[in-house]
Amino acid sequence: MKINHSDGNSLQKRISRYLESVYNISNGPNQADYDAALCSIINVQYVYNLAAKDIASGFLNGINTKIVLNARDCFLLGQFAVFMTFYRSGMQWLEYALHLKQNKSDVTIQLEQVSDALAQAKIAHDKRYSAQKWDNTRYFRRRFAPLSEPTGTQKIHPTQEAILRPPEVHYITKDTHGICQGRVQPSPDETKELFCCPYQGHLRARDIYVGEELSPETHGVLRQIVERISGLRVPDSSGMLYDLHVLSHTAGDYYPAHLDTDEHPTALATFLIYFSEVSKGGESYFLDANLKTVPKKGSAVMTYNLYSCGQNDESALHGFCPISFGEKWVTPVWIMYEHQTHLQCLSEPYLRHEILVNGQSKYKHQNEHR
Ligand SMILES: O=C(O)CCC(=O)C(=O)O
Ligand SMILES: [Fe+2]
Repeated sequence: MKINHSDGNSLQKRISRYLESVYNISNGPNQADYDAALCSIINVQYVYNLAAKDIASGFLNGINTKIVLNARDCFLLGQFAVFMTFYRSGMQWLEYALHLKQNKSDVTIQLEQVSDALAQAKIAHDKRYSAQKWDNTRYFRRRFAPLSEPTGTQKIHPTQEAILRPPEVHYITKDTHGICQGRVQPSPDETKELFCCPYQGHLRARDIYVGEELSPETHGVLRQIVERISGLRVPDSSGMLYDLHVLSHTAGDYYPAHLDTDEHPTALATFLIYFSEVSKGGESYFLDANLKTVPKKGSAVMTYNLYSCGQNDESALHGFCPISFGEKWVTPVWIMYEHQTHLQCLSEPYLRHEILVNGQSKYKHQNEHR
């Protein structure tokens, strides 16, 4: 898909007008803005495992921001991290604030304030971790317990169910941070299940409305592209169950792992269209495939969320890594089960959909579960 940028200027003006209307910053930044910024920095630090001293010296995940933080900034970040119960990160920030005070004679904050906060952070940390090692597996097991089958699907015979139910998936062992940091890569077997499909379509930049419903013409173009590539049906804007929107995300934003079927239970597949590149971070990640996809303007990624019998496919678990620099513009298209009257509903559990690309069968999934 190609985006024609001849209308870039008017789009830019529209985006600015929209941002001004949403983020009325004439009286800002206010406390909520500061808190959101602190929260973003702590999250980015946590997921990418960054050292407080590097961020404070202006290095954020490999990018030189040229913004150097003073002792007071580090103190505020430390206090906020402790408030978020990220004690180790909080202690790092407070220790660095102390370092700036003692070694760089930074006068932006009182020494006692920093050392008191550090002592309190240490107490809170020890209290939290000294008692019994925290067992979070219970939380995750509940969070990712296999979802109940959607009503209306065929009842599976118990013995068949015992054989066919996939082995319990322990998402706790899935390393989101490792994927976001680029340490965890898909194995050759996982890679075999992925493929790219080039497609030339046209979408004019002026068609893209920001944060609003897409115009019927843009909707029509997107619909055509998605249908042509996937062989799945997207109704025209009047028949859509969910409006198409362009979403914008900025530094610090991220999306924790989720299944789209949590919110849209009959979203058979998701087609995610990227309208921008992100300077750093913001990749969509797919836990089961140990994969992250880098947003590229004019490209898209598609996953199935349901097996062909209508059951949830939990391997569709995904989210996006924190954006450490830049912006992300994206439109998710949820392809609903009820619109796919041309598809055969196969009653066999855990059978995946045949994947069609430009009308051609790419490969047929075996009835197996890794
Ligand atoms: O923007 C992304 O990479 C993921 C968005 C997403 O998962 C969603 O909108 O459901
Ligand atoms: Fe999603």
